[in-house]
Amino acid sequence: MEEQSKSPLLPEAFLSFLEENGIDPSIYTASDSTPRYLRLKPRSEGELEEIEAEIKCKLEKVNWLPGFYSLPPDVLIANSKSYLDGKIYGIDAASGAAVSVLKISPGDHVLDLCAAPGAKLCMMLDLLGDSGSVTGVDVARHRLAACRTMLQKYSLGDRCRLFVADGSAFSLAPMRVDSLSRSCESAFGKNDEIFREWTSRRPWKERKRAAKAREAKSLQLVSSSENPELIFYGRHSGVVGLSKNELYKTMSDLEVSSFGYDKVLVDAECTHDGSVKHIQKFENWGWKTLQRRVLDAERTDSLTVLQLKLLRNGFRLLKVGGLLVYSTCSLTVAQNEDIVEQFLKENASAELQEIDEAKEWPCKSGRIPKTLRFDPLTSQTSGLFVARPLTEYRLACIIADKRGVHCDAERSEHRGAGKWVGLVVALWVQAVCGNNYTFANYSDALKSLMALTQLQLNNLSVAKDVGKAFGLVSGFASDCLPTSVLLIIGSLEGLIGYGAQWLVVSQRIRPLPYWQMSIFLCLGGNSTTWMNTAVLVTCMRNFPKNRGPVSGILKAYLGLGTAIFTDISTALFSSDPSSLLFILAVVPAVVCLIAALFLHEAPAASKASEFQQETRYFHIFNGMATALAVYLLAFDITGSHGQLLSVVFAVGLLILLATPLGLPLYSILSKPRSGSDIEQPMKVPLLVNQSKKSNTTSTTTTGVELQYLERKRPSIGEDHTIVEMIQTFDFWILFVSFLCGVGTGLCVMNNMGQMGIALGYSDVSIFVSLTSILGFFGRIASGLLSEYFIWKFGTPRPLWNAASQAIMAIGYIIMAFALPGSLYIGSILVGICYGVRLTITVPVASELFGLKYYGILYNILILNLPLGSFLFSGLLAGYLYDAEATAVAGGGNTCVGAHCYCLVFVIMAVTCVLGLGLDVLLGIRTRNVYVRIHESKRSVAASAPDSSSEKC
Ligand SMILES: C[S@@+](CC[C@H](N)C(=O)[O-])C[C@H]1O[C@@H](n2cnc3c(N)ncnc32)[C@H](O)[C@@H]1O
Repeated sequence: MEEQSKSPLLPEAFLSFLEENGIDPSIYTASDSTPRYLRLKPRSEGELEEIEAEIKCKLEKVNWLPGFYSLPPDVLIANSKSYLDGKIYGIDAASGAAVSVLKISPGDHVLDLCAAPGAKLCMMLDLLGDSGSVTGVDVARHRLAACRTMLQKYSLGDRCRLFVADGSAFSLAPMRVDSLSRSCESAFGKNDEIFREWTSRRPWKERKRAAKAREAKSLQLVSSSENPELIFYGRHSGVVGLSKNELYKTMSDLEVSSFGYDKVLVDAECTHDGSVKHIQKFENWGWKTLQRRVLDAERTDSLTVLQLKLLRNGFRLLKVGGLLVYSTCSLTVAQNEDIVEQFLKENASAELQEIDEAKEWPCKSGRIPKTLRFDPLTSQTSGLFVARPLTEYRLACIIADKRGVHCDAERSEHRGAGKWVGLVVALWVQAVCGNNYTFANYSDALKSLMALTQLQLNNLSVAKDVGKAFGLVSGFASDCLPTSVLLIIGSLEGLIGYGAQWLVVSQRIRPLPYWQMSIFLCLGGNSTTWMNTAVLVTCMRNFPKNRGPVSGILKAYLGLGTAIFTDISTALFSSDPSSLLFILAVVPAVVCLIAALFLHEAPAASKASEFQQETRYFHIFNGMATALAVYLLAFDITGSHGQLLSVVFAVGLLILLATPLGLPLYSILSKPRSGSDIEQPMKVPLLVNQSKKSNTTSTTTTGVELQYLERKRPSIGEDHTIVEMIQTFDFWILFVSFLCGVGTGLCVMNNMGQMGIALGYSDVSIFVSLTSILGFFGRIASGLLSEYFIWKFGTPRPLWNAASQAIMAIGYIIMAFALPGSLYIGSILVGICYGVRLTITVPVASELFGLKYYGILYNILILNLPLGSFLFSGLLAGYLYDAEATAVAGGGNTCVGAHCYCLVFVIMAVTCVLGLGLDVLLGIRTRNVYVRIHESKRSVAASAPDSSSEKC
């Protein structure tokens, strides 16, 4: 029921309290003339006349606050049909002003830290539209339950979560689609309890459990040490489909800067002395209680401590560039300006922002500039009319803008630089992973030392690739272990695997039995899966909006690695296989240990300008990598070099490898951006649809507890667990087409030594280098071009794989006929296409099946390397070559002539045509995913400050 306004006689103690705070007592006696306010539900404006007829009163538009109307204080509307139907809200205009300065726009993730009973929360949700989320937190369960009822009445809960929690300790992230929470178990999607759509209809067991829990909590308030209790979540709040672990994952301060809330309201608990209605109630409660409830210094002291804590925590959860509003319904300086002043002293990165729109508002400035005070006399704002009245005069309405100026800007610049240092060491790790493709450079030494047939030698090379089959272990570990541990494991394994081969080839030990040698080759192969996984997963997560370029540059260095090792070995050790094996064992171990120190997960770009800067940096990295590739190529095609020139070459190579470090160094040394050009964060995630979506209808509910159910199958483009992924047709298309491409490519690379001999070349190092270097260009170009074409036309990325298969087929046909120079043409085409295949498949897998369990998903696809190597190199080429070869004295066999590999090439060309068909099919099936990514990229570009200059 509404209460009639009264003009109380104020007690002496209260009058002196008002005087101390410089407050005019007449505000408490002038309330009879103070109007009431209501807000119309958006799109109800058309029904204004109807509403006026129902409440029998003309509503006056509040010109300074959209959607708000005033009405005389004595009009009763709580029983009107419009109110009961949820077309109007009772909310004071000053409260509305506090929300409006938050500038909520669609896509924002908003935190309301003292949310109950929820008048402002409802306004936030109305402003939010159909993207983003609002998280309401309140310590009082019963008040928050009322808030939930209000959400249901106004049908506003869809994007809302409500937590009973202490706002000064609350630490949960908003449910952003690109925030990555991981758990080893959930990758398999098995033992997760998954939040299903919220409903009050709970099983009997659960109701009993909830009742018990309530009984155990004799107090209605939660303590700060308790876990937040989720009492409501909407269909699109980001909760449906999550596991409990994922929901309750707290944010580190570093994560907050990117994944924190865009807007935070701290509508702090206070003495309510600014509420006329509240003060009037003391006429009934007895003025004596006013002393205890309002005037008591002790209460005020503990409140101010709480207010400061709430403000600190609200600010902590705000992302860089976000906005925070602090407001109270107290008139005292202690609870307003003093709190803000204290807070600003502690937080150099917080800055009060001018509230420009307030120039037109009926309010005064607070005691410190850029704060606002609404008081009844000035603003004519007044109390609410709902059953749970909380008349609020927002007396200090303060915006803190977490803008990254001064020290924060520098910190974020340095953090950004750290991410780029991480990328540079990742490039080095990828280059040393090239050790896995150098088998042809020392396979002859192994063959003769161990007296092997070609089939045995080929199977030894398969053993190296079988090591990659255990990449699943590293993929699984990547979801639980930090990047550094993965790198250390990889470095140790590589040291052992290649170290043993070095001992044999350098004849420091006698040749090991075949099976033992196979194990060491297997270890060497497996070591690269740890390195690859660590690097790829971390970098894809650090640069999720540049997946093509990141995959391109990483795979490009991987390709160059073979040439780097080969050329260094040629320049410094005259292609001595034992020296090559020594550096293959030691250098990767050292590089991985360095990377373990510098490569970590870091927040992804969250602003359009950061995204553009990322793209620029990738272009520069690509330029540097190209210079490196040209340098290696020049060394390869200039024939033999003297000792001095070789040493100069090696030094130049090291310098070129170190050059990318200049970019992060530059970003550290260059001046941080001024605070004035701060822009809003990007609103559009790269994969708009990677969040879970439910396809069932909503239920109107009033219950309290949660329910769990089996997670619904994600659609393509969303995060998949392993089980979910392997149940999709698209996965198998990608898997088989990948097998066709990499399997045949590996066959050529593994057999290059014998293919060269068959065609009359005694030294195949030029072909190995050509494959590697041209592969480099295939990787860089396909990463960039595929990204560009998605941005420009929404071209499905798998079509690039289709193109590579077509070219590969042509290359194999040319090699089958052994035309003059065919090995040159073949190694170039195979190099390029193998590079494209590797580079494109990495982002495709993440775009179709998500980044959440990417380590494992990637390693499942990578199973194709050993499988392809076994099928095409071990079986196909091995058998067909041995069938054509003749035995040589002392064991082994050899084959010279075009016929040795002719049939092998023909079969591989047919395989590539099959792969081509599969890739086209995948491109067609996934075109909608790429249209969405295309639209998202265009929106990001449009939101950038210099969007006039169109950039990918
Ligand atoms: C001024 S009211 C909020 C009004 C609300 N924003 C609205 O517009 O309806 C203050 C709220 O803070 C809550 N509160 C008090 N201490 C809290 C704490 N430590 N954490 C979270 N909420 C708290 C109270 O339960 C109360 O509901």
